[in-house]
Amino acid sequence: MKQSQSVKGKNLKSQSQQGLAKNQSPEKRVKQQNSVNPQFQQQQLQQQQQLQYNLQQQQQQLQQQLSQQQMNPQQQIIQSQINGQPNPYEAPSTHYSFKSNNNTNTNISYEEYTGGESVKVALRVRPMNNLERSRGDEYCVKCSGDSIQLNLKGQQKNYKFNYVLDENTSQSECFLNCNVGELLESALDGYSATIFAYGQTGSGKTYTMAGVEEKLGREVYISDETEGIIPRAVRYLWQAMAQREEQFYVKASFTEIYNEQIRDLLNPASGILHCRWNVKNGFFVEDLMIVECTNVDDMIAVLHEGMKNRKTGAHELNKDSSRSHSILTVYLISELVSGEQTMKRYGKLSFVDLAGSERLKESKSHGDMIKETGNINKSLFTLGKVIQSLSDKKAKMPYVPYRDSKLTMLLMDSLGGTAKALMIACISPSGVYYDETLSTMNYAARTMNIKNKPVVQMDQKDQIIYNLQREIDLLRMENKYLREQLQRVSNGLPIEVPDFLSPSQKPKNLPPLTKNPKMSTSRPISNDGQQMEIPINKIVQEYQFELNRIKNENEELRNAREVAEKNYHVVMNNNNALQIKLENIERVFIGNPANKGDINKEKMSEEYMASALMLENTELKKRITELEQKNIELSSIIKKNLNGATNSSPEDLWEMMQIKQQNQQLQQRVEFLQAREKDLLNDLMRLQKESNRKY
Ligand SMILES: Nc1ncnc2c1ncn2[C@@H]1O[C@H](COP(=O)(O)OP(=O)(O)OP(=O)(O)O)[C@@H](O)[C@H]1O
Repeated sequence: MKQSQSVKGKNLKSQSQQGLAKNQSPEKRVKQQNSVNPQFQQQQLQQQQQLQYNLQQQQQQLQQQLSQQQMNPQQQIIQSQINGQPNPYEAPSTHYSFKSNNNTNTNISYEEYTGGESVKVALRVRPMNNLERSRGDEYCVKCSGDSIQLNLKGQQKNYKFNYVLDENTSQSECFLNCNVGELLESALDGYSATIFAYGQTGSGKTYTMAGVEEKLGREVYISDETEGIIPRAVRYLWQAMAQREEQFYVKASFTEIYNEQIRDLLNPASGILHCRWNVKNGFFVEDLMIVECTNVDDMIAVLHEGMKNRKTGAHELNKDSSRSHSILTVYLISELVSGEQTMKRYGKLSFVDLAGSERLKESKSHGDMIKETGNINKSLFTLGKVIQSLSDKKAKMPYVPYRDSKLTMLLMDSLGGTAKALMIACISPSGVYYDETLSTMNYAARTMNIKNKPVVQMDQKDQIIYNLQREIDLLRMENKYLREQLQRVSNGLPIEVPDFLSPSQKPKNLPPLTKNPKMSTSRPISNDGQQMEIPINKIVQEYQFELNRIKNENEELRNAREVAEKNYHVVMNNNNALQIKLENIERVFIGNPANKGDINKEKMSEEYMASALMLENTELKKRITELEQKNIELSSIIKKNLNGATNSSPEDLWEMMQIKQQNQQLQQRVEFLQAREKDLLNDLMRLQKESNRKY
């Protein structure tokens, strides 16, 4: 791979400059006209002055626009707050109402309050494959414009997406129809943009993102119509960079998440890498190889290398690539020199090929496989939870569990962050996969509700503050959630919920680098009553301080939750043991455990049991009377026999002995039955007492 060299763009004039040139031409024309008539000259002069005035006005407007464009978004937001103007990054609104700082009610919509741009979603149907055709699978989808109908056995479901691509859509049409070019232009303008493919195994994610996997992994890569979004994007980027004035530096990295472990696909020898957080980058992969690319071939080489290593790694780990998530990141750093000033922008493009979204129950679920599918699903499951929380329009400050998986930590900026995002949901048209397709469509439909707030990444200081602010917000939400969880778990359990909100530790109002109007009150007021600017270093310090405080709180809460969970398990185990004991007792004394919990049935069961016992009692009494009767008879026979014993034959004696033995046994039996009768009577009395107490 070649070493870094910048890619220089052609010196084309920007549109605004071209516009100015056009505006100047009439002025020049007027100057050049030199009439002899003084009246005409006077008219000309007036016209010229008017034109000059108009031009000055236009220039002023343009300069204002230009300086506004040069202000970074955070500064624009602050400026608009100072000027009492609407936030330039918020959408127009109609229906949400909240109290602003100056205590006046402002009617704005929730959309406006949260602002942002929806994540775009494309749904792509791949053609049926040979197996599906040979089985004669039924088609379960019908595309029409931006709508798609899912049909099976009379059931119908209709969906609308930003883009719907049927099975006849070629790779180039996919690139064009999903407006990938627009996203790439945004990345060149300094935005972060993410394209991610979602869907069950074999639904066409890799084909859509990269192309035919086998071709990309070959030693010699030959470009053809089957190539996917990434190689097309690479070519597009270099063409677009050549058209721009700025100087671009392009870098790339390629990572894989498998089993919740991150690997570097450009440097597999580095082993398992860690996901870290810092103020400069937010979440990032530590020690990741980032390669500088100077031309299309370098970039294609990165793609090829990554795909090859993904395959080799898969072989060594006894898996296939469909069980891992891969992220190719392209960093686009641009520099525009204007006079003495250099404007830097940090655009970023992420191409994400997710693991197959099939559910755990369909995976082989034993041994390591459970851990693996669990972890793959942990990332996808967490992604689902993140999408669910972010798309919940009712929740104003939802807890978004980004930190629960590596994938969501690394995609944090693309979902609900400052990036622009496109999701391509891939499906098979076969009715055999109806359930998976339905699940993918629901997932995709939910994703369309997510709003991002794209921001141009210009000044690294702003990025630092943004990262700090986002981390603080996330941790605050997480802490609130943890505290609620703890409170719930601790109900009835001896768990101490840490008291973080003692007066000295109340969350601080941070300086206003956010659209959140609640925060702008913390700006200091100068003697003349104006709100003062706070030095950036001081702001960073305050944010860092608050972040550390919340992090400590988070750690303590997590520890407390761990203790609570352990206690909870102990209590649950005890509960289970007690439950089993109770069921056994009930089985003996109350009857059928199925009646448990139903008061009527329990009462009936007890009454039934009592009458059954009484019946048994009567039976026993009858039996005892019979036995006693028999006993008396036997005793008289014995007596009679004993009286005439002198004449008795040996047989008579033998019979007599036998009868005596029987008599003894009967006496024992009577004693036993009498004892049993006593027990039963006791039971009966206890039951009756219990029954009286209960009802
Ligand atoms: N739109 C399409 N047109 C033609 N062939 C396609 C299309 N989509 C997918 N295929 C083919 O279907 C097969 C499976 O596609 P692919 O490997 O992209 O699926 P996947 O979703 O990435 O699966 P996995 O999750 O296992 O990685 C491949 O042979 C691919 O070439």
